Amino acid sequence: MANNILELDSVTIRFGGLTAVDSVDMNIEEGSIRALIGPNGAGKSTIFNLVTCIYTPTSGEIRFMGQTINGLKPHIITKMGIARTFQNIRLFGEMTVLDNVKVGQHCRTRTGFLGAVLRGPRVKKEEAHITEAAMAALELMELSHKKDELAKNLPYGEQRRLEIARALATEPKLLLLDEPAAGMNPQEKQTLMKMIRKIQEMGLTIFLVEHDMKFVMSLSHRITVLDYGKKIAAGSPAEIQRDPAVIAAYLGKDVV
Ligand SMILES: Nc1ncnc2c1ncn2[C@@H]1O[C@H](COP(=O)(O)OP(=O)(O)OP(=O)(O)O)[C@@H](O)[C@H]1O
Repeated sequence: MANNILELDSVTIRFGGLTAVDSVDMNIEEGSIRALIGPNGAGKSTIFNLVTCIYTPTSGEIRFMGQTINGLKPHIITKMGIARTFQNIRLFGEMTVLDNVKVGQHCRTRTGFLGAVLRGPRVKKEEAHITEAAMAALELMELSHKKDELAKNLPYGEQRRLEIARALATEPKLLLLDEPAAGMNPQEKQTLMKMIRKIQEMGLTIFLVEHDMKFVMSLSHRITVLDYGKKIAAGSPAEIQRDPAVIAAYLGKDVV
């Protein structure tokens, strides 16, 4: 039987009177690409915030590699192997591409502040590993030749890839991508799709929220659909495209 890397059991979160996520069950198979789709306000980002422990569920359970993660701190989640990118670009424009990736790796350093000041052999070893992991992540996203450029000088598509590189450098097992293709032109989307496939083939599990249906349908193994916080469908891209509940939720807009 396939291993589930992430399991949501009847997960609910309420904000005052609003149930943003309502009794959602979801199992994500290790090594797969899963998309989460649904109309605006359906609860997609809230699920990402629940999985990365920015929010704690009102009820229900979230398990990562069999371990309950409800209520843990976000930096612990990163250490356990979950990384994410955000809807809007969060780069340090005045820093180099390489440094932008390295700042994401603080969670991995074991020597504390004093260690960093004293710069003992352990710190030097850790620094070498950080640079190595950052360069490997840049390589994967085909940005290593730009490591010394300022992040703000990269074209938009490359800035988005840089954010993925930063997440990858934390050496995750599960990578959450929040609207990775937003604002990209068709060529940039093609390149991104190729890279996401490459990352998945290396063994990572990908969980993505995306509005571009063509992108979702050609990339995902399975798709979960939310509407008003509730899961209304789950299945392969072909199943989702012909699901009446999904078509109704999108009010006749093409789900293709
Ligand atoms: N911290 C919060 N406090 C109050 N309401 C919230 C909070 N976070 C999310 N919500 C509400 O929960 C609902 C789901 O929002 P969410 O951002 O998860 O939707 P989404 O599916 O990601 O939408 P979009 O596609 O527009 O990004 C919305 O009604 C939103 O206003």
